[in-house]
Amino acid sequence: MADMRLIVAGAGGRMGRTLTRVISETPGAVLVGALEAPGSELLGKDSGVLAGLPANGIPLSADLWSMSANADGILDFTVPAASIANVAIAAQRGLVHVIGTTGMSPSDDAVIRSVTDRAIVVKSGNMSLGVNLLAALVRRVAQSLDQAFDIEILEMHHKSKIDAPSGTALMLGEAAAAGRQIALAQHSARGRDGLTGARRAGDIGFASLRGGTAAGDHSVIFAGPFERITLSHHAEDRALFAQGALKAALWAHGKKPGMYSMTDVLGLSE
Ligand SMILES: NC(=O)C1=CN([C@@H]2O[C@H](COP(=O)(O)OP(=O)(O)OC[C@H]3O[C@@H](n4cnc5c(N)ncnc54)[C@H](OP(=O)(O)O)[C@@H]3O)[C@@H](O)[C@H]2O)C=CC1
Ligand SMILES: O=C(O)C1=N[C@H](C(=O)O)C[C@H](O)C1
Repeated sequence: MADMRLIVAGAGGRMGRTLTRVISETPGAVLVGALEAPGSELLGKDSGVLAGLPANGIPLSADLWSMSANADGILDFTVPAASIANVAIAAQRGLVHVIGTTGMSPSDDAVIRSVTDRAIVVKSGNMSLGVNLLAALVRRVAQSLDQAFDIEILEMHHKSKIDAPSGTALMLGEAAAAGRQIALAQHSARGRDGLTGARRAGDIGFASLRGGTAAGDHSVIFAGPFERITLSHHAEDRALFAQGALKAALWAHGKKPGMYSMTDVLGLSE
């Protein structure tokens, strides 16, 4: 089978540069386009050089429509507005669209779902095997423990991250809520500050730390009477997420249009 022809969206960003490097190391995948924001000072620069590789002759461009004419998929780690614009083009072209972008609103998610009759979307707040396994464990533990155990989710990321709680923290919150058979939206405690009053029974709490170069740490704490259970994941390098995204793209190539998750890619569905 021919190599899967991939576009990296956000090619000048932290994940974009990592994806360019990981694609160059992966048999069965080839980079054919590097998308950046209109007006970016990186437009025209060589994507290989930006990724710390020899020049690859693929300059950063803001024209997804043109570059996608000869592509099979897009790996998209950008910002919500960009991913929403990109998914419309992915749908028109019938491409695989792997979306790692976090900080999406419910209405952003609805826009993405609305085009999955044509686009093949794999979307996840975290593309690593470890976090997706952790989510399955969290669901299982939340199912086993009653409300005497309070659930708190703690995450830490590098100082440049712009959204909070992280997409992964929200994914772990959804897993805990599913285990408890409650709706996260109605049982979520975010951003405690000041005279908050005592903790509301049944809530799932979130706390976000930012600093340094942390690639992504997540802990789910089940705090009960006289004991605590903590389930944690620590990402040591963002190549982990890039490898997961690439695995998702190769898995989705040739699948029917629809909305898929890393649970599907990794075969973790129950
Ligand atoms: N699901 C997962 O496993 C992971 C998800 N992420 C998520 O990926 C996203 C990106 O993270 P990160 O790489 O650290 O962030 P960066 O800010 O380093 O990169 C984002 C890039 O997207 C570019 N961009 C903005 N608008 C557009 C546009 N319209 N078209 C094309 N490119 C655009 C930015 O350009 P400019 O700077 O000029 O605005 C920037 O280069 C975040 O939402 C993050 O949470 C990150 C790691 C793993
Ligand atoms: O912005 C990041 O860096 C990361 N974002 C994702 C998230 O919001 O959970 C995944 C990972 O933790 C790194």
